[in-house]
Amino acid sequence: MSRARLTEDEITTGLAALPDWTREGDSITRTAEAASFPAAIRVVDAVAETAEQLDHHPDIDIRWRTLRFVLFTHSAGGLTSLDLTLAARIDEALRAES
Ligand SMILES: C[C@H](O)[C@H](O)[C@H]1CNC2=NC(N)=NC(=O)C2=N1
Repeated sequence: MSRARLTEDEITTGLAALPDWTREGDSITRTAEAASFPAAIRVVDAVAETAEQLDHHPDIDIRWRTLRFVLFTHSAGGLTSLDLTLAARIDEALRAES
């Protein structure tokens, strides 16, 4: 999967398929509430597995059962297709716990 920075058009198209994600400068973010703290940690655990598989890692803020994910490709200095792929996988992990 490419670590080349996406163009503005590619970001707009990619985000159209990820309605729960918000562009924040050179990153995309999603905040979500799990049913409980253990459920939130299970989501984080599933996301950790995915991140290792993809060799692409999110910033994660955990506050009780509220999770905030920030995706960005450090090596590219912006958004790449890996961020969109990881966002879709995080959506799946959240859906599995909802
Ligand atoms: C060596 C390894 O491929 C890199 O350090 C990976 C690991 N995970 C990463 N995650 C993110 N979000 N950005 C990166 O540039 C990145 N680089």
